[in-house]
Amino acid sequence: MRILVVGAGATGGFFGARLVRAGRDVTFLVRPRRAALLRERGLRITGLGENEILRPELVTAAELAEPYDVVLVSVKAAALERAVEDVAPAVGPRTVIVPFLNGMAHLDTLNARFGKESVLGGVVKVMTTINADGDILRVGPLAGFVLGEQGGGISPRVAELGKELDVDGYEFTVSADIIGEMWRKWAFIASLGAITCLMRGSVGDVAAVPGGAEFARAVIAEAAAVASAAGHPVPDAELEASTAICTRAGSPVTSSMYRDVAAGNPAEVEHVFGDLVARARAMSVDTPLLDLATLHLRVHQHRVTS
Ligand SMILES: NC(=O)C1=CN([C@@H]2O[C@H](COP(=O)(O)OP(=O)(O)OC[C@H]3O[C@@H](n4cnc5c(N)ncnc54)[C@H](OP(=O)(O)O)[C@@H]3O)[C@@H](O)[C@H]2O)C=CC1
Ligand SMILES: CC(C)(CO)C(=O)C(=O)O
Repeated sequence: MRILVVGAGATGGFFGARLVRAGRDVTFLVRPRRAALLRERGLRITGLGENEILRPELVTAAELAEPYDVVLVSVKAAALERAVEDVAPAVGPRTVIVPFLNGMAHLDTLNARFGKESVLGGVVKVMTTINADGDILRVGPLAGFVLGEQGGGISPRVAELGKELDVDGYEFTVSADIIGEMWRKWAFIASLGAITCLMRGSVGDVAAVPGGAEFARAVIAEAAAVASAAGHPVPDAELEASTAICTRAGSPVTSSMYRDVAAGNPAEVEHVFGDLVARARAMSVDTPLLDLATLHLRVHQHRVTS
C-alpha cells in the first residue's frame, strides 16, 4: 500500500516514522521549508531514550501527481482547508483518508471535499512536540493509533488497512465505534487542555495546590456531560482512568495545546473548545469551566495572531 502522510510534525512525523521503520511504503507531503530541513537533518525522533534518524520520501504539493492508497492527515485544524486542497491530487476513488486531528469538525471538512465513503475516523494518542531543531521530541510514553469506519463496524477495508498500519512502536486498534472513540478523546483532551492551559501548569502542578484536583474533576465532569448528551457517554472505567491521569500528584503530563500556548504559538481553540462549548449550548449542557477555558484561550489566540 502506498501511504501518504500529510505533514511531518509532532504526530505525522512520529507515526509516519514508525511506518517507515517497519518498511512500509511511506511518503510525507511537506511544505518547502519543512522539506529543506528534513533533507538536511533527516526526520529525527528523540526523547525517552530514542535517537532515530530516517531519510523518508518527501513530496511537496506541486509534485503530487497520482493517487495513494492511504492518506494520513496530521495537520493542525487551522491548516486543514489548505492541506485538503494540496492533497487532492493524491486522492483517487479508492483512496482511504485517516485524520489524526483532535476534535470532530474536521470530519465535516474532509467528508465535504472527498465524500464520506473515502474518510475514516481516527484517533492518535501520543505526547510529542517539534523541538527547536525541528526534530520530533517524545515527552511522554503514550503511543496509540485507533481508526475505524465512520458508520461503525469492522469493514473488510479497515481490517486490511489494520494489517498495514499495525507496526512496532505504537499500539494499534481498529474500532467498531470510532465516532465514540473520537468523542471520548475529545472530552479527554478538552479536559486536559482546560486544566493545563487555564492553570498554566502540568497535571502535577495543578494537583499540588489545594482545590487543584477538585477543579480538574469538575472540568472532566463538564466535558463528559457534553459527550454523553451527544450520545457518546464515557464509560465509568474510562472516566476513572482519565481522572487519575488528570489529578496525579507529581505528574509532568501536559496537553499539546498547553505546549503550544506555553511556546506562544497559536492553539486549536475553536476546533477543540469553541466547537465543544457551542455543541454544549445547543444541547443545553452547562459548561462554565470549559467556557472560561475557551475565553482564556481566545484571548491567547488574539494576542498571538493579531
Ligand atoms: N502533538 C501531540 O502530542 C498530539 C497532537 N494531536 C493532534 O494532532 C493534530 C496535529 O497536531 P501536531 O502533529 O501536534 O501538529 P504539528 O504542528 O506538530 O504538525 C503539523 C504539521 O503539518 C504541517 N502542515 C501544515 N499544513 C500543511 C500542508 N498544507 N502540507 C503539508 N504539511 C502541512 C506543518 O508543517 P510546516 O512545518 O510546514 O508548518 C506541521 O509540520 C492536531 O489536531 C493535534 O491536536 C493529537 C494527539 C497528540
Ligand atoms: C491525549 C493527548 C495528551 C495525547 O494523545 C493529546 O491528544 C494531546 O496532547 O493533544
